[in-house]
Amino acid sequence: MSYKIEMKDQIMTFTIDRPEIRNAINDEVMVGLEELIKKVHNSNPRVVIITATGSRAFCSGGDLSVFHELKTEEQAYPMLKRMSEVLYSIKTLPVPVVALVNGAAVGGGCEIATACDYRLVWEHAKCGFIQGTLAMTSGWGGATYLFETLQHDRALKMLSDANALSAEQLFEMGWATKVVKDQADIDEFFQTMKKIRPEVHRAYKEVAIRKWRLNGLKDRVEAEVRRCAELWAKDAHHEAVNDFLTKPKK
Ligand SMILES: CC[C@@H](C(=O)O)C(=O)SCCNC(=O)CCNC(=O)[C@H](O)C(C)(C)COP(=O)(O)OP(=O)(O)OC[C@H]1O[C@@H](n2cnc3c(N)ncnc32)[C@H](O)[C@@H]1OP(=O)(O)O
Repeated sequence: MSYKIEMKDQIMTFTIDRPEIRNAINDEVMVGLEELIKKVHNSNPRVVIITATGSRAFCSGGDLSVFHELKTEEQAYPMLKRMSEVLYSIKTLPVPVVALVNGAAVGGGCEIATACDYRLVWEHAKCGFIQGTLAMTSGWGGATYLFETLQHDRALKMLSDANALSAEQLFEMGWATKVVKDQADIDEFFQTMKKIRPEVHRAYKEVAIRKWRLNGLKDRVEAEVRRCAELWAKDAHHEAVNDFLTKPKK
């Protein structure tokens, strides 16, 4: 199984469990995230955590060993669309969602973390929208969410530079909610959250969701997905993915 869903003390935790491939997203993890969304609506946790196994990676994005088989715009679009719907559902969950970024979050991994309400980033983790190095853009809605999260110039620069940034840099620019160095730092975040009743957290989340519904977030995500699918089909993208998959082993 590529993922785990656990509920403890009213906290529902989703753990991507593919450390050998740096927790890349395949079909099974997508199924797991869809299951998570249903469970949250049915069982009413206080808070949701998304994290991953190991300390090397939170998520390295889409599993390129699987997705490189998608060559055309028509082939790429359904995968991008499906995952964009998963992330939109996560973004609009009625409870706070925390990305516990245990290691690198790149490409689609950075999109998943950006779709969450809070990002607790371990001090060694490097994160970035590195899709530009693959001659394409984000395709799961992450750029749309980044422009909702950061000041315009910082979002545009993070996307266009296409490199991975340190936890300290991510905190300074406003992407990381908190840089964590041990379990006590994580516990402190949740203890503070617990002091306030869950219905208050939910009510503030409703305010954010109302804004996103009014400002057409869903349509903007769809436009991002369509544009990514166009770039996906270009030779430059396929060549860059091929270079990644055939790079010499370390
Ligand atoms: C598809 C959607 C699209 C989007 O909308 O955003 C994307 O997500 S595009 C995918 C973007 N991701 C990448 O380009 C992968 C980048 N990966 C890395 O930069 C690094 O792997 C890492 C995450 C920084 C971790 O580095 P490190 O700890 O040094 O591990 P390795 O690089 O040696 O990787 C170990 C192993 O895992 C394989 N791997 C890593 N990421 C992926 C991936 N996304 N898809 C498939 N395989 C991946 C890597 O090839 C190594 O394999 P082996 O050499 O066979 O051990």
